[in-house]
Amino acid sequence: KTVSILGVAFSGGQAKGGVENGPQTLAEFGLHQQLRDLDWNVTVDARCQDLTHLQPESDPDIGKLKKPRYVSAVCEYLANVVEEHAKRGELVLTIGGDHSLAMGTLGGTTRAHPDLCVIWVDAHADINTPLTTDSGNLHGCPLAFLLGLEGTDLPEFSWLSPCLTPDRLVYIGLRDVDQGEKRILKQLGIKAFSMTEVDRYGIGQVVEMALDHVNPNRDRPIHLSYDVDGLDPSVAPATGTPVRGGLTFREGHYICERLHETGLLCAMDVMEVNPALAHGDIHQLTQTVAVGCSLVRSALGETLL
Ligand SMILES: N[C@@H](CCCCC(O)O)C(=O)O
Ligand SMILES: [Mn+2]
Ligand SMILES: [Mn+2]
Ligand SMILES: [Mn+2]
Repeated sequence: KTVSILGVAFSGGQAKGGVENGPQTLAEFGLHQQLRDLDWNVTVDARCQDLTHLQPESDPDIGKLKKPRYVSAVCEYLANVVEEHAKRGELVLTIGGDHSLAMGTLGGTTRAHPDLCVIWVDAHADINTPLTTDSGNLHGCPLAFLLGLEGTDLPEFSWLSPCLTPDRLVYIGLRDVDQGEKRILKQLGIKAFSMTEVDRYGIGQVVEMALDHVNPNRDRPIHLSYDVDGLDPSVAPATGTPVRGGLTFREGHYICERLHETGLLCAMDVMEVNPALAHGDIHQLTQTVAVGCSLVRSALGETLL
């Protein structure tokens, strides 16, 4: 079994510098060897490491959207690389980088696995459209583009055709959803297990219900898109948009352990690790990097016993 690791040093979907160093820090922490120790054949594809050459000379806002052409170019390139690895039957592990990259990862995996389902672990819904976004940060919008929602048919994103349907998406960990996003979730009937449901039912039940919703016969490939801010800031402090009241260390890992057990994982994204936001506290930095690596290990088969 082969896992291809794509480090994407990219921060264009949001405004805080440092998230582009996510891939480097997880690699330096020893992630690649850790996966080899779990009997994975690890290939590291460096083609996405530094895509700054894709940044256009000028990239004026489109409406409120910031750096739209840069984000689009990076995601288009990433989608092609992800598609290549996914079509070889490899598990594609993308280390970000901000969550706008999911337009690239899911853009690529859906070409290889058109019947896949998505488990999105995040404090945020990341489903703002160009019309609903307030920040203009594209890391808050990837799912709107992947679902082809109103206003996302921009010529600058013409390479990305809608590749996801609402019934194939389920959230775990939501607790900071914008008004416009709440309307979209309701209108589209998208299943979301917020932190309220996690507390009400417990993470074990939540993951079963999530799988029952998007993968009732347990026969669809699963793309796990993990924003580390889904975890509580006490667990993963070095991230750009922390929100209190998140998943515990164990809840965060249980999701990965359970998804490994399905044997259906085809891709995992680990997004929004920002080493620069450790507030100069080396413990906060290593804590966040360490949890990123351990989430991956759990999703790739590491067990407690
Ligand atoms: N919903 C906010 C925050 C998005 C956070 C993106 C990522 O960290 O999940 C926005 O649209 O700017
Ligand atoms: Mn988030
Ligand atoms: Mn709890
Ligand atoms: Mn996110």
